[in-house]
Amino acid sequence: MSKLKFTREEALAFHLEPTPGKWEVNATVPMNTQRDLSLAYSPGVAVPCEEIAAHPELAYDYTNKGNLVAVISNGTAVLGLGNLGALGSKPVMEGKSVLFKRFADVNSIDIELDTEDPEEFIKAVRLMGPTFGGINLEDIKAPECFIIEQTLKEQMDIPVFHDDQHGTAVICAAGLINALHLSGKKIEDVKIVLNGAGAAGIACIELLKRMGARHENCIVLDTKGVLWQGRTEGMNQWKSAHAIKTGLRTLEEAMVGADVFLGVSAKGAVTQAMVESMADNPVIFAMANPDPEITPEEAHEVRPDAIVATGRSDYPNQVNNVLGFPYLFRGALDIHARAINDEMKIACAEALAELAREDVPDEVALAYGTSLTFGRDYIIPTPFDPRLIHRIPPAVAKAGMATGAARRPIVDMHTYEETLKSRMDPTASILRSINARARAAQARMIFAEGDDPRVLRAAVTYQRAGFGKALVVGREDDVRKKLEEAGLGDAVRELEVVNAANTRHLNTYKGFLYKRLQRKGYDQADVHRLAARDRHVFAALMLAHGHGDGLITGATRKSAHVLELINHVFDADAAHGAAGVTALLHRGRIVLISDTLVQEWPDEEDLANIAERSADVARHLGLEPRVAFVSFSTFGYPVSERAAKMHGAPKVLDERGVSFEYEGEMTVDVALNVKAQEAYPFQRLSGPANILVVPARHSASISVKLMQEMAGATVIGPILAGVDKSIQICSTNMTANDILNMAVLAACKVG
Ligand SMILES: NC(=O)C1=CN([C@@H]2O[C@H](COP(=O)(O)OP(=O)(O)OC[C@H]3O[C@@H](n4cnc5c(N)ncnc54)[C@H](OP(=O)(O)O)[C@@H]3O)[C@@H](O)[C@H]2O)C=CC1
Ligand SMILES: CC(=O)C(=O)O
Ligand SMILES: [Mg+2]
Repeated sequence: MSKLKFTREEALAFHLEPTPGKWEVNATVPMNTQRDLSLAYSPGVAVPCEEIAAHPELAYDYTNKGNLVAVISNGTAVLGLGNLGALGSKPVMEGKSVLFKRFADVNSIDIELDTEDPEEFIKAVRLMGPTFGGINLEDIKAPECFIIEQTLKEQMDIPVFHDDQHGTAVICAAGLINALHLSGKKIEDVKIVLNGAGAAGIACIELLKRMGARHENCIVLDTKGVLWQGRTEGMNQWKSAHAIKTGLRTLEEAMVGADVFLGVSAKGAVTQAMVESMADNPVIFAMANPDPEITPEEAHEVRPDAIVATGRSDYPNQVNNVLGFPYLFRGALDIHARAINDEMKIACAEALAELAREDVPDEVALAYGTSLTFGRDYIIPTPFDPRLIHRIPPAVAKAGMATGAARRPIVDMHTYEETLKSRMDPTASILRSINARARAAQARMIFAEGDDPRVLRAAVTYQRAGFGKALVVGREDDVRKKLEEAGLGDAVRELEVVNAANTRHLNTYKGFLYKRLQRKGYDQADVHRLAARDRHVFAALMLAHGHGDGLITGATRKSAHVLELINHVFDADAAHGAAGVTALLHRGRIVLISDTLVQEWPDEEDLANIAERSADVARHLGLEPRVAFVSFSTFGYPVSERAAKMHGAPKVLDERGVSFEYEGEMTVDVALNVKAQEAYPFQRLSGPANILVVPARHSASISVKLMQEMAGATVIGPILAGVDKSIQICSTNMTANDILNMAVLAACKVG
């Protein structure tokens, strides 16, 4: 797996833009009218206040408590960076909040408490209990974290969970179950070396011992070396519990013959010589963040038989608590749990281990750009695995219900699992999968408009992000000047600049073009002008001759005009079944609208073609197509001449016998809203439509732009579909990032 590289500047820019930090608050109720105001606030708000005061459990119904978790830290052990203080820990805590939301739809806010005094900390957290459904303690150093967590658990009636202890222990256990499975060893027999006797370390070793690891087989170390019985320096009661009778004193000595190394200490704590001295098929979990105790490359260099995991996302086997805390809390919140107990943690570990041993869905493999099958490089599910959300929380919830932690048990587990699936935003996985496929394709992308700075920036990013080679059509001196102006002077050497003057193929291109145009009123001189002077035509000729794998153009001229030029070389027109499809992404929903590019006023046959092309695009995006032919009438009413073709188009598809769902004509609300569909029990869509075929290009343009401007929808496209080469036509208002997205679509041949 390739290492994802970024600069310090990029990391800072990510946190600065579009607004400082990583999350914001959105209202879930309308707040527009006087009535809204009087319900949400005084006097209406008094009613739920009184109800809750009388029956506290109603807070789960009338407030956001039941889906709200606080991520609380004092910044005393920020990742492996040490004590950065409360404020210095805020980016990590904001990050954890975002992970809660992204992976398990748990609302979460970060709270940084400016104290290192456990008593003060405990008091502050206890007092804020009513607000939250759970407390996730984070990056608090040992041994204070043990006292803090234990006391809060005793004092609070909601789950209190120190992520660095138990989140880490759960994932480490899940990974170890599978790693030992692969190395053919039993937990009862293995010799384990644990480096780091802090929050994460003590919790990991306790959980492993509960799972069968033998006390005398576990050697625990801290900055002073081995915890041996009789040692006094730097000890505390939690460390003492794991001290053993041994003559070993250093990590170097402890590692000789060890089967398992677990690192929750600090960067670079392990040397290659130590790894070399381990037993056969050693398991090495170097979990320190952001930099591991030893890198997988270093470990594998001396021990190719090692199974290596780190806490990072840019290596295989990410043993990181991000796989645990979102799902543990999701399951706990959904049963209104009083606590997250050991049984719930073990259920989580076992469910994770089991998931990794199962067949991996293609979409997960695609998103990672590598095939994933249970083995040395895949012992634990990847964080973006969409199965986690509906597999792990039910396991946690069941364990909670079985052990009396649930205030409100789940009655129908099957329905619960289905609700969990619908919680997640499908658009994120679609975008990820497109990116991964583009990376795997390594397409040589022709950027026709090398005189436009946005196009140049997109081309540079395309290449630097590892999607493939960028070929830029333009004049070399002009490209250099514009790149320098954009602060990308060093990219001049990276891009390949192509033009009519520096290509060997101009005569071939002209011959090809003359053949296509000679009977359409073009003479040799016209053809020369087009091939040598028009960058859209030149770029299209490159593509037609296989001198590139995809083409991006249209950022500088109106798309209809660009399409006309490209059609000198290709047959991207209605007669040949081409269509433009635009994807709208909004609030977790994705809807395709077509035709947004090619045909002005399609007839019934054209509309059927457009539906077929759109269904192809939908499948490429990983969607099961459901087409609605939309109009201002629904199934014949009101009667209108203009709606007749929308009424007729489904019949054309009936005759063609296509293999996707379609229906029409209907208004957009019937198409998109299952409740509205109930008024038409005969209609054949099995759910809301995800493709809207509209009557004409103007209605397409109006719908897309309205969604973009009013609702802030993300727009991808128009994607040119139905042409045998990969061409994408941008619009003139696109940003460099939009253009890059189009190139990525072209690279994975979505059209
Ligand atoms: N992958 C994951 O999911 C997670 C990884 N971690 C990582 O684990 C590490 C520890 O975190 P946490 O337990 O919260 O921190 P703590 O501060 O609670 O504990 C750190 C422990 O590591 C020991 N230690 C530090 N440096 C060394 C070293 N060079 N050699 C041996 N022992 C060392 C400390 O020793 P002493 O007691 O002598 O000071 C202490 O026992 C961090 O790097 C963190 O990023 C943590 C949680 C989750
Ligand atoms: C992952 C995590 O929580 C840590 O490194 O602290
Ligand atoms: Mg942490």
